[in-house]
Amino acid sequence: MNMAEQQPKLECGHDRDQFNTEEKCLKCIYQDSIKVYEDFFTEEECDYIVKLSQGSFERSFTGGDQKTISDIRTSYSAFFDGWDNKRIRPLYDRVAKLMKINAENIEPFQCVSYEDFQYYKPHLDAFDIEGSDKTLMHGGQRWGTLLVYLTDDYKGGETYFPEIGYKVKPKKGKAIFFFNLDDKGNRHPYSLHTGLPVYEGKKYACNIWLRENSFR
Ligand SMILES: O=C(O)CCC(=O)C(=O)O
Ligand SMILES: [Fe+2]
Repeated sequence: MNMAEQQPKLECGHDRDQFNTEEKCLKCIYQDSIKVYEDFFTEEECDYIVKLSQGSFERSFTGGDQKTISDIRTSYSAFFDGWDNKRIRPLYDRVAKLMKINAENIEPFQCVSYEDFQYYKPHLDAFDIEGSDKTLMHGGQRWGTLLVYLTDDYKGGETYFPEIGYKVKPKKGKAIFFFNLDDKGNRHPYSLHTGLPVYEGKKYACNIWLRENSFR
C-alpha cells in the first residue's frame, strides 16, 4: 500500500503529506479564521455612515506613512471619527464587545468608495515595520480588520483573498473579520486581500482597523 492510500486526502482536498499539521493545512486554518457576520450594521446605520462621509472623500492613500497616492489603490476614502456622535459611538462599542477589546483600540472608521473600475490591489492591512515608525508609535500594529459593506447595489467589488482563494460577495450590513498578523506578530501572508474593480454602480464599505494599543 502506498502512502497516498494510507493517508486519505484532507476534507479540504489538500494532500495531508503536503503539510506539517495533523489535521488541516494552514491555508484552510486561515480560511476558517475569516469570519463573516451578517447584518452587523443595520440598513439605517449603513446609510447614515455613507451620508456622514459625503464631502470628506479624497483619493485613498497607501504606504506606512499613509500619505502615498498610487495606482495600487484608486478608490476614495473618508476618515470620520464619530466618537462623539451618539449614532456612531454605539458602533465602536459593538465592535469592541464582539472583539473583546477596548473601544479605544479601534482606529477612527474609514469609509471607502469605488466606482468606474476603481479597485484596491492585493495588499496587507498591517504596516510594514520598515518606515512605519511614526504610524506604529501611535496605537501599534493593525492586528485585525473588520470590513463592513455599506451598499450592495453595484457589480464587481468583491473582496478577494488570492493566497487562499476565498472571495467575499458584498452585502449591505455584512462584516468580515480577519487577522493580519501571525503568532509571531509578523504580517500574515494569507491576510493578503484585494478590493476587486467595481464596474457598475458605486460601492461603499467601512474599514474598522483594530490596533494593539489605544489610538485615542
Ligand atoms: O474594498 C474592499 O473590499 C477591501 C478594502 C480594503 O482592503 C482596504 O481598504 O484596506
Ligand atoms: Fe485592506
